[in-house]
Amino acid sequence: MIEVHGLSKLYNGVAALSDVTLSVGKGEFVTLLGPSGSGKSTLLNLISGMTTPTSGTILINGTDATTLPTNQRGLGMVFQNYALMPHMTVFQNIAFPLQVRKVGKDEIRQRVMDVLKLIQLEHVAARRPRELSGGQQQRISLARCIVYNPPLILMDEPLGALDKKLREGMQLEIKRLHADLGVTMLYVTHDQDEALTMSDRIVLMRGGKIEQQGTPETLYFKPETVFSADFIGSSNLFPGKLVEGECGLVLRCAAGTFEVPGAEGAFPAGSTAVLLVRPENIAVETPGDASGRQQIEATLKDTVVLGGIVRHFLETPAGEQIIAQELNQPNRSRLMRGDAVKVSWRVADGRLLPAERA
Ligand SMILES: Nc1ncnc2c1ncn2[C@@H]1O[C@H](COP(=O)(O)OP(=O)(O)OP(=O)(O)O)[C@@H](O)[C@H]1O
Repeated sequence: MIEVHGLSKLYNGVAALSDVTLSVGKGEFVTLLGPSGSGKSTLLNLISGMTTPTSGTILINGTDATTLPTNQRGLGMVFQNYALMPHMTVFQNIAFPLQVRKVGKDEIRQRVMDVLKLIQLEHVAARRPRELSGGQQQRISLARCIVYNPPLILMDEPLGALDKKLREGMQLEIKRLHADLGVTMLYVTHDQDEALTMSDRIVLMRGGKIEQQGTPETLYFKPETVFSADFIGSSNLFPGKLVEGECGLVLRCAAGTFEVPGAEGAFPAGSTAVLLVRPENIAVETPGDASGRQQIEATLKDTVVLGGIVRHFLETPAGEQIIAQELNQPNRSRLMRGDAVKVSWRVADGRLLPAERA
């Protein structure tokens, strides 16, 4: 549906986007994720035609769209500010794109009522936007986009203005609409949870380039860089140097010398690297069978209960911070702040990453 090749955008000689190549398949839900200023909106605006590229090409549905005006690209757009017309009713707002396309009156009535039903807001058809909640307004702007059946929908932080609960409800609603309509979605967010919830594929951006792309599972379980590991989910990162141990390479870090999985090959002895261990893989107090585990001493600094999850914040004697996470169970042992504990993880649950580029 979208093929972007070598796309760059310079503003006053500074690259907002650098040589990005990306394809999005028909019916896919792809999310552009990244910190503020990483180029997500620039890439979306180039695809929508609201900005022109400095170099590179954009194909949409097989047609070269690089210089096509927005209204000829066959796409719909939804933004954070709902951009509804305040003097028109909900019905008139949704009907508007159909009137512009010269659709007949009876068909307009039918299609508007169909989408209102789809988003479960038939009862507000006669109201004006100011008489609706933020969540309802966002659903109407979504309805105004899907009513003319664009094969591709671009969304830029559409849920940014909503509170957490509404946002989570809308995430599921957008997902449901995507599945029901079979439309291709390109979605921008800086919220990793939103990206993990909604996407078939996440494109993680950094400094105007694609850092890594893949399914939510791939980005979470197989990050390729420290940046990816740090941006998606929370992580324990131990930087160190690889040295020869008794049975292969080990990582010498401030917190200790750790066995690492699969260090040979990609990481030669003498190189610097970072060991990633996710908090849910770190146990406070080693389970009975300690074989295959890496264990270190630490002091408990704090424990936070987040409903069904418990997070422990710990510190090693070298001053490194460690986060461990477990399920909140009634019979879990209660630890006190200041307790000296042993934390451990299965060597196989560690992931060795290249040291971060300067
Ligand atoms: N019209 C513009 N003129 C000059 N610089 C711009 C313009 N638009 C964007 N930039 C710069 O390009 C870079 C990428 O911006 P972009 O808006 O694409 O980032 P983003 O990832 O969408 O960020 P956010 O999450 O904050 O919206 C930033 O450094 C920004 O300052």
